[in-house]
Amino acid sequence: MPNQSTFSQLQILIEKECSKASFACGGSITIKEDSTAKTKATAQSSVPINLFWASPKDEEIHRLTFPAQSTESSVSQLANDCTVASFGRGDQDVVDTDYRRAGKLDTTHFASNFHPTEFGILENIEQILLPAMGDKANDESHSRKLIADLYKLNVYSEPSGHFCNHVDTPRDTTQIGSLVVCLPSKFEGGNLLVRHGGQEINFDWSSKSASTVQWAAFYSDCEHEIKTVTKGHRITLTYNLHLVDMMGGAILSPRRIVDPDTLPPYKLIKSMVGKKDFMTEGGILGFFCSHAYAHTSGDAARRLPKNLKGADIIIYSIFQSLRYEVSIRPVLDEQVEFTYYKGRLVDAQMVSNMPRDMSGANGNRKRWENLRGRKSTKRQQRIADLVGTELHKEIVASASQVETDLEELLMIEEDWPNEPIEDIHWLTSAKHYDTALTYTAYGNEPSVGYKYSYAAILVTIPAWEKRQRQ
Ligand SMILES: O=C(O)CCC(=O)C(=O)O
Ligand SMILES: [Fe+2]
Repeated sequence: MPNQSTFSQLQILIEKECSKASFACGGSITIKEDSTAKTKATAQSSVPINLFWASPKDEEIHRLTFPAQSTESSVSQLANDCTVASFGRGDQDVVDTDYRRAGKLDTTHFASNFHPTEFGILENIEQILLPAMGDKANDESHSRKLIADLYKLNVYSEPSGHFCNHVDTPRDTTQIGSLVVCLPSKFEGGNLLVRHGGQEINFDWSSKSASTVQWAAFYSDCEHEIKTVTKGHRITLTYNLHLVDMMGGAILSPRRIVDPDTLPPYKLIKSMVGKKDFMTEGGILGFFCSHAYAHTSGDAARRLPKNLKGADIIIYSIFQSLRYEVSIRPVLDEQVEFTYYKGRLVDAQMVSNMPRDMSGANGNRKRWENLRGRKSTKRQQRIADLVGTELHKEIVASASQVETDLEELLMIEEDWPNEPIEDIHWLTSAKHYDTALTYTAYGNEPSVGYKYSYAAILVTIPAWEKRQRQ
């Protein structure tokens, strides 16, 4: 058995915190130095970025190309051309360099060829941040999209550029968050700390600052601060993120550019699987998806996992980045108790209407124990989840007779490709079911029956011995 306390820690995190915890995310884009390349940009790389600005002093135009050397004269020119950045205090705009020491340019005075939409950044932010927003963003009858509205260019310079803890002032009711894009130029310090509901994410961009575009997005109600820049210049573009109504459906993006280690539960999960007493012998962790995906429709296998949202994409991508086997599978809403006798299946009982919600989980566990506890020296009783081998369209079947549980199980075996898996450690409750199988039976009494499934993320955790070597 896995260690119960780490287990319940994860259970609490996933169930209560995970979707709430998706308050921020970030990623990076490398610069392709080869300017002869035909394609302008890919999801993970960009051509060098040009920034043009008009000096507010004399309106003279300058250009800077990133990655930039922090010693370049154009970098100091840019820093010098900035005016002192103010910030909102109450309903006033104030300058107080103890609180914020930074330079800024307004959008009237600069332009660049960097556009966050080119790298799928907005789609990724939508996938991670919008689902946790509840109905405001998830009303299916509206197709809501994020747009990024360029707001300022900021320069935080050595030895004392910083911004103390604050919450951004939304400029209107459609603004839901902020996006910060850090242009490549070497600096030290300048960590961006983002806090929400007692959790904190530390975006430490210094080590890759010389060569990589790094970005972070967070909800408007997050407190955040920028630690002192001790060396170089930290040059950023900030955008206001607005949620707007769109005509037409959302376009699915196959691109994944979020770094899973910027996601809030990453640390806990990583340290948990790093412990010997957590699932020492290995096993399977199960997470019922917390959002609805119509997982038994014809295009489900094409849409998932890339279309996962909120807590689901967080769990999927974290375990995938830790290189464990992760899959999305349909799981029947009933478990099966098998009885083996002399190595043969002699009886099977559907354990119907199992309360799959976590409030009933302990009840489930008890029931399992009771079933197992019915000691029998000759007969072996086992309980398993019926897990579909893959996502596919709902199946319509007919069978000669489906009157007993065993007949029902044989029918499922025949028509709904699955493998029974014992001892899945379920960590979330089942919420959204779809029809998996419709069958007509021509027995004494012709009848029509239905079987339902839930989409679940299954993660194979190798035994400790093996995990150590990975
Ligand atoms: O540069 C950053 O990381 C954040 C900037 C910021 O908080 C702001 O401009 O309000
Ligand atoms: Fe801010």
